[in-house]
Amino acid sequence: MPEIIENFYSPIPKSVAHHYVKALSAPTLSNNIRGCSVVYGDMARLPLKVKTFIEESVVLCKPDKIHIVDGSEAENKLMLKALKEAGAIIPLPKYDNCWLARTNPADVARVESKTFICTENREEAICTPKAGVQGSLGNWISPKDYDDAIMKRFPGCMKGRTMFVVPFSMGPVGSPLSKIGVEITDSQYVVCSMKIMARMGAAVMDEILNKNVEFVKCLHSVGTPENGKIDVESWPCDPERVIILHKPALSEIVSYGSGYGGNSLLGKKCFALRIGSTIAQREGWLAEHMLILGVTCPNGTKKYIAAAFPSACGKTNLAMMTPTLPGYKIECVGDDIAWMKFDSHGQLRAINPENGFFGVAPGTSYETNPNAMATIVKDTLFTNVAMTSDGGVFWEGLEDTLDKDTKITDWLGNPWGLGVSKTPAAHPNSRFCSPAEHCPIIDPCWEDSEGVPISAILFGGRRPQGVPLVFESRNWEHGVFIGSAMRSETTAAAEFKGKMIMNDPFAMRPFFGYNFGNYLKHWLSMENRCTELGGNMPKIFHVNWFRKDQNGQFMWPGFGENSRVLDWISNRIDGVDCFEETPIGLIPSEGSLRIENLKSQINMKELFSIPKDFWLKEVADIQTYFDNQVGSDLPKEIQAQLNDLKTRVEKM
Ligand SMILES: Nc1nc2c(ncn2[C@@H]2O[C@H](COP(=O)(O)OP(=O)(O)OP(=O)(O)O)[C@@H](O)[C@H]2O)c(=O)[nH]1
Ligand SMILES: O=C([O-])CC(=O)C(=O)O
Ligand SMILES: [Mn+2]
Repeated sequence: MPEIIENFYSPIPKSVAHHYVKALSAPTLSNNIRGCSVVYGDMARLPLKVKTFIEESVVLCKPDKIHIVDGSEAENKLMLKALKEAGAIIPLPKYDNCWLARTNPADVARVESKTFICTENREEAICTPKAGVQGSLGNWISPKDYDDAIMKRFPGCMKGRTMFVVPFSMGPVGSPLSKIGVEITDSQYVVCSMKIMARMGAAVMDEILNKNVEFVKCLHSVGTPENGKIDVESWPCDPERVIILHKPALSEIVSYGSGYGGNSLLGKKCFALRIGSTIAQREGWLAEHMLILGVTCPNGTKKYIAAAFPSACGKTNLAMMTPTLPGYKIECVGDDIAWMKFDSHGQLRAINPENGFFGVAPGTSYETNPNAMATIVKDTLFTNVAMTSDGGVFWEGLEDTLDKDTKITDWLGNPWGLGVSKTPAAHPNSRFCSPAEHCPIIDPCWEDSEGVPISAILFGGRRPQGVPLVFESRNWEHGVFIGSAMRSETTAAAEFKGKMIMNDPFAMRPFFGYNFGNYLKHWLSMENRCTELGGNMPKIFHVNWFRKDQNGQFMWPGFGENSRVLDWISNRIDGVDCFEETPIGLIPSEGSLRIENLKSQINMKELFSIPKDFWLKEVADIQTYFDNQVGSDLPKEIQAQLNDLKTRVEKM
């Protein structure tokens, strides 16, 4: 056992310290890369490609030490201990192995404006907006600016820090649908979060070694401000110079300046969606911002449904729903990302490439999502939630759980009083990061390597006006159009200020890895692919839990009551004649949506009304959006769908 390990974390259990050495017949002593010592793990055991990636990163970032992550429990304990000692996480003794991290208040969400796709030609990465219009479907960066951006930020950025090497698999290790990445990071918070969010460690390194598979290179540093002054010691970052870079041609991700969620856990949005969507386009499958759930009907039949809602619009809640309709059962496969591929029979199959949930905390409660509440009391890393004096967590939506003696500390670390404080206790984008296996309704097939069969795809968003609770697309092409025309009220999951209705096609606006026009062509091409294999296409629906009445109140109770909508969708998948044609699609025919025993009176007429003036404006807005943002990249089939919708609405 090389003694250098001792001076990093001591004492260290022998069994953990040298996982890689164990498998070696002749351990080498060259645990040193370009003058930087490896304090955990063994270089000699690493695949050459990983070694090269580490060497390049060491030369660039100049860390003091290197730690090759093995993913063991004991290693994780040491990491959490070190984070606690550094004041970066606070234990939550009310639960089992749960922790709270408070970020720098300037680092609380994804930064879409600083997120770039790098390709030779701009048109590969993004659509060409109309002259004078600012594009909103991703940002392009040239190869030269990409290199410059790295050279302005990374040289020496890990001085005084340890560089962690995290091998991880998106999808179960060894599954034909899975893909591998290696994230190099100087954040222990990232390592601990990646342990929850992805399969990571020695088993993945073995996979790279034994199968010589390619991996996505992910380089991440929390950075240090140019003036060298770190604002919040326990959460170093460099908000001024944050940048998130993707180079699909090299399967490479480079992220600087933020420690937060989608900016730093590079397996998630950067890999599974942005790089993932480019791989999917090449290989003929779909990488989507979608939950996956299983729904079992009272007669025992089970179907799987995937659903795309923009960030903070209800994916986790739907994926873990407790149905109010008797005899129904919902099981969760995933809450954020789906990788979907047609099998040899033309059946669309989906895997959840993740291993955990990075869920929005506010609004999560025993009433709205008891399954999430049961998931997060063990092995969970919370970020920016409030804390209670008895060592628990608190956020908006949990008011009922407080007793009067409990004192609250808000997400910034200040005392907070219910009904007294004017600011929220938890940051609106505060999150829980929990292992999926702790979810009481995790689907028995959630790790099946061939994926689960998908019968329907749902699109949805926050639409306070005009958009009915549910409607079905007329066919696949119409469904793809519905996805392309999705709009939603902005939320706290990104850096936007204030509420406005924003286009968010396929809930993927911040996550496209390539030109949205080509993405649409790819979606349209799925129908041929499926038919050639002899399969049936999944049906496409649009749902809206967020319609409001004149008093600004939600018209539909949502959450578990959404099982009523799933019941109707399930009947439609079975071909039951329970629909009525409207200009925008098929809605439930009178009496076919089960509303018996709802706690409050619902104005069904209002909930399903399709106001002509609203839809005329909607059609015009979509046309403007396509003209301004997509231009000549828009497939003619999608324009034809919009024309047809316009004609139908005008005839109303
Ligand atoms: N009114 C209403 N609110 C809902 C419903 N479902 C979810 N919400 C609220 O929407 C917010 C976000 O919900 P999530 O399920 O965490 O959203 P998400 O799509 O998983 O978000 P990301 O993790 O950012 O991708 C929470 O405040 C929920 O309480 C619903 O059916 N009705
Ligand atoms: O990426 C993140 O930080 C969290 C998330 O799931 C989203 O915003 O959709
Ligand atoms: Mn998400």
